[in-house]
Amino acid sequence: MSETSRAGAADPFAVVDRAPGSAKPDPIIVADHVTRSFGGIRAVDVSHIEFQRGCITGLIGPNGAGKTTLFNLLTGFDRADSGSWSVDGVTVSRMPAYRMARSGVVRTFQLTKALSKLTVLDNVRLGATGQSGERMLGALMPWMWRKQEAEITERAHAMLERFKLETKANDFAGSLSGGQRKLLEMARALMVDPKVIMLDEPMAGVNPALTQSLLGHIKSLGDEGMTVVFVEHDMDVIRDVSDWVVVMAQGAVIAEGPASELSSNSAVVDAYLGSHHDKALEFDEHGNPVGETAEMVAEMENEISEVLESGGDLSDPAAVSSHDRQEPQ
Ligand SMILES: Nc1ncnc2c1ncn2[C@@H]1O[C@H](COP(=O)(O)OP(=O)(O)OP(=O)(O)O)[C@@H](O)[C@H]1O
Repeated sequence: MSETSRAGAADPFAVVDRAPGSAKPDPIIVADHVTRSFGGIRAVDVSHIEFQRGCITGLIGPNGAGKTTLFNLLTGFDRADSGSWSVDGVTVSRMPAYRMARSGVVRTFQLTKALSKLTVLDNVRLGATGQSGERMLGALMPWMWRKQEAEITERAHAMLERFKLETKANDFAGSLSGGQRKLLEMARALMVDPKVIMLDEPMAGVNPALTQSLLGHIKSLGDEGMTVVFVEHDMDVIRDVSDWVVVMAQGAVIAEGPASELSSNSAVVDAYLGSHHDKALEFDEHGNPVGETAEMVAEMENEISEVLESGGDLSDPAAVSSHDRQEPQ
């Protein structure tokens, strides 16, 4: 999305700083000072982040960078140690997941959570908001409940049509392939008619036959104006789908920008190839690398570009470079 947005309007990111935590013209989620530690590990330490409404944001970073933990916090599946965040200007920090869903923010999981002993249709129906709360009401007014049930079932069938799972409606979810379960998760998440959908590695474990279909569904969500945030390691996918990319490392946001600009971002290079810095680095008085350091930076940038161009996986620094890495002396 270089010059125009999905809806054909001017690119909302044209004026956005290529910097961590940069302000967006129309943010739907804004988070401040979000931290979460596990024992001595600071898994998330994000001072500020904004997600632009109606756009597809890719979240990347090396393994253990804190991407999944940030998803868990923002969607109410884990509790932050500190911090606050809002959706559409309404503070939602510390809401449990079901209330986050009602506030319009839903997520899918890296490892799918379909209930394998329930049918595909029932899994999707379960995604509908308010089911459990309204059951009590339903016990008092069964005719109202039945009406709601019928509506939910109708919507669930429509969702299964959309994701081409209708023929599987009465099969157990446990019989679906990995890719079909990812589709089922998306269908279920969409039952609450969310404003924001957060997808944690939607392509992981999906066979090539379904990859294009999943990609198409993600793009369609963006085209329909939904805000999509997704974690992905495959740079081909990131480049193909994302309007904007946020890079995390060691719990923090270290870079933001369009996918095309990331390979020349030194913070990103650093994050993925940190062990190069076991060497003594030399800089001139303006902070520019000189001598061997300059050569090393140029080499690293080439390596990153090569990996990006070949659609490689940047989650594993070893995949990027092996010949020039030194163990600490
Ligand atoms: N429940 C937990 N208990 C202990 N440590 C955890 C827990 N969840 C995450 N961590 C740690 O927090 C850090 C961030 O993990 P997280 O899964 O958020 O990273 P990630 O960027 O999603 O990684 P990946 O790309 O491998 O999925 C890691 O060091 C991880 O080991």
